[in-house]
Amino acid sequence: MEAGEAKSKKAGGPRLCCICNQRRPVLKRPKTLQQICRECFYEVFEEEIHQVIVVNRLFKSGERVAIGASGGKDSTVLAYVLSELNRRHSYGLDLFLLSIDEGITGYRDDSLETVKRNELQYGLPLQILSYKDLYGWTMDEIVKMIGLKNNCTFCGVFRRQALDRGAALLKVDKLVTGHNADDIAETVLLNILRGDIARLSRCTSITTGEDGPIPRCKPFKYTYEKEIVMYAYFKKLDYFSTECIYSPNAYRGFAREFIKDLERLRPRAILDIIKSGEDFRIATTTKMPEQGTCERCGYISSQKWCKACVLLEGLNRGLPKMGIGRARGGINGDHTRETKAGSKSIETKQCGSLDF
Ligand SMILES: Nc1ncnc2c1ncn2[C@@H]1O[C@H](COP(=O)(O)OP(=O)(O)OP(=O)(O)O)[C@@H](O)[C@H]1O
Repeated sequence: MEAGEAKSKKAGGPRLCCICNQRRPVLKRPKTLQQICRECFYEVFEEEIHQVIVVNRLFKSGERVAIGASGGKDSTVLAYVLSELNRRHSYGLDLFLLSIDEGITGYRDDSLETVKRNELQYGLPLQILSYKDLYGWTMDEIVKMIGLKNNCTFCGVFRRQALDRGAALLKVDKLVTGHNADDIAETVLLNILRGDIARLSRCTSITTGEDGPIPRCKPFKYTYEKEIVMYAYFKKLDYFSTECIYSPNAYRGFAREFIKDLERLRPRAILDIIKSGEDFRIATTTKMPEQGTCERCGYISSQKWCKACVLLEGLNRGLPKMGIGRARGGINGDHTRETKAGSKSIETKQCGSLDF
């Protein structure tokens, strides 16, 4: 027991925040179970993110950085905290909001309204790109054609590329996303469950895509989802909290619930799963996919055509299942360069991509 806490208990006084020993605690910190006051919570929450940014050298002064902004809690808190830290610690970054409109009526149209308000609230310029403009299809139209079963594959592949295209348009040096510690632990587990060694080896990296068009960073890699929600709640941030109407995702949902159960028993479990993923090493004899460019659109790809082009071709030819499943025959034919370790195509990849 801390000295201040002991004193206040002995004196029969109220319990005090176990960090400052001055104010009344208003919350139990999910990561450490400490009883702390609101001011100390803000301080530790923001300071931990600042340390992650500094220790991992995520940014250089003068860089232009796009924040992938969906209007949800994670990216809204990221936009808020990053602009605060940028000012407070003089990072010297030029920040932008980048939103992808997947064309999901009743979901993304509403969340984009939130991002438009965030643009004004945080004073960050906003760029919106839509699937309709980029690919000629909205997700509503895609779901009408293919149904609910594989729609997350289309959405995830298109979003990944759309974010890169938006980043290129904004001429930014980096793209940051709101993926949090729970998301990463969940992805480590899913990659283990699928035996996807290639993705397992890279899903815990805080920066990815350094060899691609634009590096992506995850400043919330060690930030717990529960703390993000608490921070947004106490700070009264304006965010959109509805789940996507097209994403049932039973398998990912199961992994998510499993992690939440573990967290209830031992909060450190999330960090330990991430650590297991980080310490995982692939044997040097394992052949990994060779990175090249798509013959059709020039986007980064380990096959003849990138996944977005294959999926799009299927949609346009009225054969939407063409790009779903293992890439054998078809457009990428035998030219597919698969890893010996069994890196699968993205047939089973679901919303909240396994590649960050
Ligand atoms: N439509 C989008 N436009 C821009 N960025 C997006 C979009 N969808 C997702 N992202 C980025 O990818 C991150 C992870 O997305 P995911 O769909 O897993 O959302 P999430 O965990 O619900 O996050 P959020 O609360 O920010 O919506 C988001 O935090 C955001 O940075």
